[in-house]
Amino acid sequence: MKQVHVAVAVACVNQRDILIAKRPDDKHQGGLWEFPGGKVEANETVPQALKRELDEEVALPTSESNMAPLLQIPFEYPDKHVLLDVYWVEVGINDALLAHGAEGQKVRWVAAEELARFDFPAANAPILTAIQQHLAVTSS
Ligand SMILES: Nc1nc2c([nH]c(=O)n2[C@H]2C[C@H](O)[C@@H](COP(=O)(O)OP(=O)(O)OP(=O)(O)O)O2)c(=O)[nH]1
Ligand SMILES: [Mg+2]
Repeated sequence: MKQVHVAVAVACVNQRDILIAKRPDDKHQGGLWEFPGGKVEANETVPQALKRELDEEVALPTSESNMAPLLQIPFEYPDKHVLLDVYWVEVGINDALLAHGAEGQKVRWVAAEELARFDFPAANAPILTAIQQHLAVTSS
């Protein structure tokens, strides 16, 4: 099965709150919460894909200079193989206020330590750990 390259954003404001969105019921892994992002298109870098997806999906303005690679997760769902290319995205408070579900989906800013209360796709487990580690390192 072909592997789909997916750009995923851990968009963080105030060293604390992380943006999550609800996947539409009719999509792959539908009904679960996700970190915003989507497929990397041909001729696109991951930061370029993130900037585009964050604008299209959640109306969040971002700059590539505020993005840094966090981790990569290859994962094989029975029906789809993905490579999640996860980036940390620093967001300013004024930009954060603009975020909303531009495709009609629910979005929420959630304190990092509350993320475990939400249901994410199985591939996402290492992302939650990486977020806690990143915040522990950058706040010390
Ligand atoms: N964006 C995102 N995708 C995730 C996460 N976890 C996870 O397994 N995925 C999977 C689900 C999908 O199979 C794939 C992302 O595809 P997508 O449907 O968001 O792609 P897209 O935004 O380009 O949308 P479309 O072209 O399918 O309409 O990655 C996550 O946290 N965020
Ligand atoms: Mg998407």
